[in-house]
Order: sequence, then structure tokens, then C-alpha cells
Amino acid sequence: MRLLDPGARQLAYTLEGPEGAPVVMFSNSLGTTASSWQPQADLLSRHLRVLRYDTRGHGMSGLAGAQAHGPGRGYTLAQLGGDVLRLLDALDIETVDFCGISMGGLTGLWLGVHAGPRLRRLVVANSAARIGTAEGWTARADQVLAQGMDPIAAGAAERWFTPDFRARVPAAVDGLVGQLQACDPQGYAACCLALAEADLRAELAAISVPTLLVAGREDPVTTVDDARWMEARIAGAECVELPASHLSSVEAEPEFTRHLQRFLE
Ligand SMILES: O=C(O)CC1=CCC(=O)O1
Repeated sequence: MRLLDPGARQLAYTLEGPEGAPVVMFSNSLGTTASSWQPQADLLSRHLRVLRYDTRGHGMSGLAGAQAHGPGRGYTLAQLGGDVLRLLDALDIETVDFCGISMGGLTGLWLGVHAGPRLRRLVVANSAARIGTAEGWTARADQVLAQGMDPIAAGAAERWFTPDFRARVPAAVDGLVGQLQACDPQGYAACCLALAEADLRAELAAISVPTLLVAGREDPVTTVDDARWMEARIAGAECVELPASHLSSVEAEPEFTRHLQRFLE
């Protein structure tokens, strides 16, 4: 991984694939890292430039002030979106196809509303204009700050994957849960507080970039109804449903990547 702005604001990223090819950028979900996109990166980097980064407070990216303000002070969705623009500016990349899942999808929606000209196409997977409730996210932030990542990690597999997938592919499940366990509680909590505040419901209609919405039929966190609600408000948006729970890019990886490739062609 390479580092932009080493230090507290550092963003860890990888850029692979043929130089000069169009760039597709990936954004991770809460508690995971850029490596959760490995299957998509392996395939797409054969003919596209693939840019992945760890969201601030995750993986090798910095905490960017999460600690400086103490418990209760989090990031904002505008900061998460601003990091994307900072990275693109630093790499001299004018436009990208952007694909984000869950929190990363919400970051993509923010970019669609506030930085549309930087996007060619937008893929928003397992996400919503408003995810969960402010009370739920604040309670989760408080919990990780008080008890660390273990209690949250203990329930992650059930939130992210169907029972069938957990039984069939335990190594993949353990790998993702391991990313969550390795998260810095300060960074994770600061992202929870960004989600507590984030609400793009009144702004979605401002998105004019071609948009693909991906929903998991068994996702209990961001539901098919959430995706259909966005589809009705984003002009020309297309919505596909996959046989998966919340991390559909992992659980239904072949179908997910097929739809992504088709949409990017
Ligand atoms: O871990 C969860 O609760 C699922 C989730 C919500 C937002 C996100 O990025 O992941």
C-alpha cells in the first residue's frame, strides 16, 4: 500500500492496472478495509486502473483527529467524501467510476450529490441514504470506546452474511471479521458517529450520474426496500438484487462482479 500525506491524515491506497486506463475506485464498509475488494481488483485490473483506499480510521489510514477531540467527537460524511477528492486530486485523477459498499456506498452518494462532475458512474452496494439510527450508532461508538472491538466483532458475521454462507465459506467470514477486530476503536467509533449524522434522503434527487444500486435480498441492515427507495429518486438508476446478506460483494462475489463489469462497460 502507498500512503498519501503520511501522519494522522494519511490515506493508505493501492493503484494497480494499466497506466492510462480509466480508473475505477472502491470504498470499503464500516470495519473492513480496501482488501475486501481483492476479487474485484484482481479481475478488473486486467484492463482498468483500480484505485482502492482504506477509509480514515480503518486499516493503514490515519485516525485524522478521531482521538484529538475525545470520545463523542466523530468524523462527518463530508470528511469521508472529502478524503476521496483529496486522493483523486493528489493522484491527478479527474474522473472515476466509483463503487462503494455500505458506508462506502454512502460516501459514493455524497460524492454524487456534491462532486458529481468527478464521477463517470456510481455503484452503491448494500447502502441507503440513511443507515440505521443516530441512537444506534452513538451507542455502538460508546460501546467500542468502552470495551474495544471484540463485542462488536462477535456479532459481525450474523450482520454481514447469511447462515448458509457462514457455514460454507468460514475462512472468508473469519478474514472479514479479522479486519474488524484489527480496527482501531477510535477510528471505528468516529465512523459510527459519521453514520449517526449522515442523512442524504433530501438530496438524492441531485444525483445525475448513471447509478447502479446493488441490494442483498437477505440484508437486514440496508434492505432491498432501501435500494428501491433510492432507485425511485435517482434519475435513471438501475437496481439489482443479489442472493446475499450485507456484504454482497463477498457473499455473491461472482454475480456482484458480473453486474459491476457490465455496468462499467
Ligand atoms: O457492521 C454493520 O453493522 C454493517 C454496516 C453498517 C454500515 C456499514 O458500513 O456496515
